[in-house]
This record gives sequence, C-alpha cells and structure tokens, in this order.
Amino acid sequence: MTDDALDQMAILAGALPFLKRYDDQIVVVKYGGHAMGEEETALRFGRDIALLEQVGVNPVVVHGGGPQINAMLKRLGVKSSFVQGLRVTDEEMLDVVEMVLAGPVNKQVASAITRAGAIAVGISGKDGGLIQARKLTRTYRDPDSHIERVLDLGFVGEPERVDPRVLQLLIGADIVPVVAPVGVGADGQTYNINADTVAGAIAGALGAERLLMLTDVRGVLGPDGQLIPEMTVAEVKAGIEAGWISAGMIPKVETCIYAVERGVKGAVIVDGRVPHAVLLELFTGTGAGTLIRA
Ligand SMILES: Nc1ncnc2c1ncn2[C@@H]1O[C@H](COP(=O)(O)OP(=O)(O)O)[C@@H](O)[C@H]1O
Ligand SMILES: CC(=O)N[C@@H](CCC(=O)OP(=O)(O)O)C(=O)O
Repeated sequence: MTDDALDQMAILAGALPFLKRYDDQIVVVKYGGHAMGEEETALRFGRDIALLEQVGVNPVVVHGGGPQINAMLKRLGVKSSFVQGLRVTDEEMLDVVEMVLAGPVNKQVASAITRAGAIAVGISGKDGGLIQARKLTRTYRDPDSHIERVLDLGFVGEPERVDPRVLQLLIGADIVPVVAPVGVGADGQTYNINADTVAGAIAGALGAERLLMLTDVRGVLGPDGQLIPEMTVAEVKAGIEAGWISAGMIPKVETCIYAVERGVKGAVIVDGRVPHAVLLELFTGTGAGTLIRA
C-alpha cells in the first residue's frame, strides 16, 4: 500500500459519523488552477475524489485553470489583462480559454479521477445545456468624475440558468462529472465564466450538501493574519466592507454566500495544497479551512 493510500485510510478510520452524514449527498468541489500544481498534486486530488465516490458521496468537480491559460498565452505570445479579478476576453482570447479549459485541463482532471478507480466524465458548461450564460454586465464608479460607467470585459459571462439534468444523469450512473467553466448564450455565443461563479451556480442548482473551494491559501485570514475557521454571511460582508477581505478572495466568499443563500448547507474555502484537503474537510471534526454558513 502506498503512503498516500495509508494516509487516506487513517483519515477514514475516524470518519464513520461523517460518512453517514454525506451518504448519497452531493458535494461540489471547485478545484482552482493554483491548487492544481504539479502532476502528482492532480493525481492525489483524483485519488481523494475517487475515494469520495467509492464511500457513497456524490462528488461533482468544477475546475479553474487561470495559470494554465496564462502558460498557453505565453507560448502563443498573446497578452492578457484582468479587471476586478476577471480576464478581459476578446474573440482570440476566448478561443484560447475554451481550448485550454475544455481541453487538456478538463481531461487531466477527469483522467486523474478515473486512474484512481472511479469513472469521471469531463464536460464543459456548453454540454447538455448545462450553463446558459449571458454577457456579464458590471459597473464601476470613475474615480475622477464619480460617474457610474459600464465595464466591458468582452465575452466574459455569468450563468443565467443552470440545467442540472446532465449532471443528475451522470451522478445517477455513479459517474463523477468534471465541469469546465465555459457557458453558452441563448444565441449560441460562448462565454468565459469565472470558475468560482460556476461552482456556486452548480452547487445551488443541485442543492448540494457542501461546496468546497480549493485554493492556494489556508482559508479566509482575519486582519491579524490568523485563519478564521467559521464565518456567518453577515461577518463576511463586514470583512469585505472593512477591506480585509479583498482581491481574489472576494469572488470566492461571494460565491459561498450565493450558495448558502440558495440552500447549500455549508460552503468552505480550503487550502488545496494540503494533502487530502478534501477528505480532511469532510471527514474530520475540525475541518481544514473557513466554513461559511447562512
Ligand atoms: N482575508 C483574506 N484571506 C485570505 N486571502 C485573501 C484575503 N483577502 C485577499 N486575499 C487574497 O485572495 C487570494 C485567493 O484568491 P485567488 O488567487 O483568486 O485564488 P484561485 O486562483 O484559487 O481562484 C489569496 O492568495 C490572497 O492574496
Ligand atoms: C472570466 C474569467 O476570469 N475566467 C477565468 C476562468 C478560469 C478560472 O476561473 O480559473 P481559476 O479558478 O484557476 O482562477 C479565466 O479566464 O482565467
């Protein structure tokens, strides 16, 4: 038995009460591009997801791939920019984003899970009408004129409607769905959507028991830099207002709020760099990151 399998066994040894709680429940796991790291990290993640499936949980994986898109853009010599944490996406950029997310990244994640003994199928939000999207409209206040202006990020979208039937079919057949965050408009236009947002929308539409957001920080850190194990929606909103929750953490906590307000029992931000982060979060009493509840 490998060290990794022994670690999994050790976590499962005390997990009986938690196994009952999550039996046949849906757990949506957002696997961020930063958490993916080297091939061995992806394989270890795949083994944890396969184990969840094998012990009776129904995992659904939504992956990102920001750093992987950046690497491909570098190879192609294409420059990219972000506004409010979102990639400005023109037609050329959209081609690269879809190619990378729905291509190698999606297949690498699905194949890591399948190699570990479960069956995983990779799809994008365009398959089976999963994510009907619309162009994202955001406004910002011009700091000089104080006039409210519309932000144009090109083909960046937001989910308008999630049709979970394709996911339910796969889950019903004991297949782990692996979703790339690309959606399609009513007119057939493809949209690039932030993976956190897609994970929240899918967790809400499926009535998931838990949403786990795997990233490369320990969770939400307070003003003193200490990890906060549990927060209410009101406390999160106060943290954003006060400014100590900022940058890339904002879409993450906003996604968690969105999900818990739609009935997801708990949304957690977890450090995906920690070996077996998913198992530790679900199957140990203390959890590993920041739990956000209604
Ligand atoms: N209060 C906070 N606690 C933890 N991280 C925070 C906080 N405020 C801002 N951040 C930033 O948010 C980042 C996580 O978001 P991001 O890099 O977009 O993750 P991912 O690539 O996994 O989607 C952290 O690396 C950190 O720099
Ligand atoms: C609109 C937008 O910004 N889309 C993201 C989609 C991938 C993503 O969200 O990846 P991570 O979770 O690894 O950050 C992008 O183009 O990078």
